[in-house]
Amino acid sequence: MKRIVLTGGGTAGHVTPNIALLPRLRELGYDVHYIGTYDGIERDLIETLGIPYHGISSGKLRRYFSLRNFTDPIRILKGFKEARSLMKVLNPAIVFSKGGFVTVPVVYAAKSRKIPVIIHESDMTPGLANKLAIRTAAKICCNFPETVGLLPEKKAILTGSPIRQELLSGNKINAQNFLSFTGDKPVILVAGGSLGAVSVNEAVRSALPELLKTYQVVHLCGKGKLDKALEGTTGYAQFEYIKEELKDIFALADLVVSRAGANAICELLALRKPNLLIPLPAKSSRGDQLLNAASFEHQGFSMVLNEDDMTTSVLVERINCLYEKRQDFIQNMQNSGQQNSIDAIIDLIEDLHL
Ligand SMILES: CC(=O)N[C@H]1[C@@H](OP(=O)(O)OP(=O)(O)OC[C@H]2O[C@@H](n3ccc(=O)[nH]c3=O)[C@H](O)[C@@H]2O)O[C@H](CO)[C@@H](O)[C@@H]1O
Repeated sequence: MKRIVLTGGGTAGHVTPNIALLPRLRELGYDVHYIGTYDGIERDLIETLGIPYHGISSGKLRRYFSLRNFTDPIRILKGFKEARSLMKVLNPAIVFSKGGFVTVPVVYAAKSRKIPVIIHESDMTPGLANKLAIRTAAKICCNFPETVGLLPEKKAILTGSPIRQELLSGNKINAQNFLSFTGDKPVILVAGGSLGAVSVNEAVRSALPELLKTYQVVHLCGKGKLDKALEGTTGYAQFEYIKEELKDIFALADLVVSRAGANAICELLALRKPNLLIPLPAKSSRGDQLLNAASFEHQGFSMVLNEDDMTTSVLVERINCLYEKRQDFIQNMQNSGQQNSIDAIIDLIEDLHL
């Protein structure tokens, strides 16, 4: 049996594209194993799917000062030793890495055992972990045309980002029942990225009295970020993180207000959901979401609101404007020619180890 190791973690954006590949990999008879951290979000997301999960120790590669910069190298070395022995025991035909810090020891361990590695970069500019992984990779898949020129010529391939196909077959009525929503007001889905976003949460919650006059709001607010005071508010439902019900909620949503994480925005495009993006600012990231959002705005798929300009009234005004213009955005997204990333990546996997 062909064995493949998938790896990726830290945030859901480094896991859901791997999940999207699972049905095709299973169909093709792959024995799929996953390597992630002992306690990251990937463990919960993958174990519930019945995939053998192997935890390794991981440290964060920071570009800023932290006391943990002194202990994390030890963890990374431990992770590397663990990854090496896993590679020996599992002996996969191939490794597919979606990025995140945990993947660095995994791809180096694979390379040291001459196991081919494919890495995938969702953002316009490669993240630190993927930058370190480039030299181990036989092929590097990317999501934005702009990224190809930033990568070694012979390795880069534009594949897009794999999207979980079940998201395309949600059922509105199931979502209405699940959320206790009615059919008489449009629905806004607010998604602050897989970990939530405090500033988006606060802005949306302060705009709620105004928004709930016209819309119903379902809010994915991130772990530990529920607001107890809002429990039981008619037309408002909040969750830390949603799994199976996401497809139905997407089907119900008329508009989406979202961070500009690369996978989230590709899903919005695939689902033709008119969206207002509030990218993570450069002060708290390498600025990748600003680039993602600008690209989508330029292509006519999204409206963008910069966090620094976000007040309660501006947020409400932009949402109303998006609702009025929603058909234009849907039309632009229908004309996008977004490619089927799952097929492209599966072909690469098959080619590389045959
Ligand atoms: C803070 C941070 O580092 N953000 C990065 C992270 O974002 P993040 O992890 O938020 O990643 P994305 O927005 O790209 O993807 C989030 C994924 O989680 C799913 N989801 C989310 C909420 C929920 O309740 N249920 C659910 O299933 C979404 O459908 C999507 O598939 O990785 C992205 C891809 O490298 C980057 O572009 C982001 O800049």
